Amino acid sequence: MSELSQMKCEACQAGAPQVSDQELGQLLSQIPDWHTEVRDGVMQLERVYTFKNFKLAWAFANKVAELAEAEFHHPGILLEWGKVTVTWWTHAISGLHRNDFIMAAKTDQQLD
Ligand SMILES: C[C@H](O)[C@H](O)[C@H]1CNC2=NC(N)=NC(=O)C2=N1
Repeated sequence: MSELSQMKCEACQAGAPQVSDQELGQLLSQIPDWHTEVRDGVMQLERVYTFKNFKLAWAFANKVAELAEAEFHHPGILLEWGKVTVTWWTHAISGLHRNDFIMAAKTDQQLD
């Protein structure tokens, strides 16, 4: 269980700094199953989870949605048959904040 998953998101508003290149490397090393994507110039964290069927994927997606609401930090969630793609980034800063890495680690915990 990574220490990131034990952390709480901090309030983040426009103007907060995005993670630096050095922080990015250090934080990514703590969530090895995740990768970065850049969409419309916005860097995001992404992981694809696979399941035996739609119902299991749906149940996982629901747990991620509950987690997001509890932390008031929300991902993109694509629900497909046997697959859930979760994408984290911080809308307010159009990029990656430490919160996104915390939430990625907490997302992995929803598999347990
Ligand atoms: C109004 C604004 O959307 C809210 O303050 C919260 C809600 N959830 C959020 N989720 C994410 N990923 N980024 C945000 O900037 C964000 N802001």
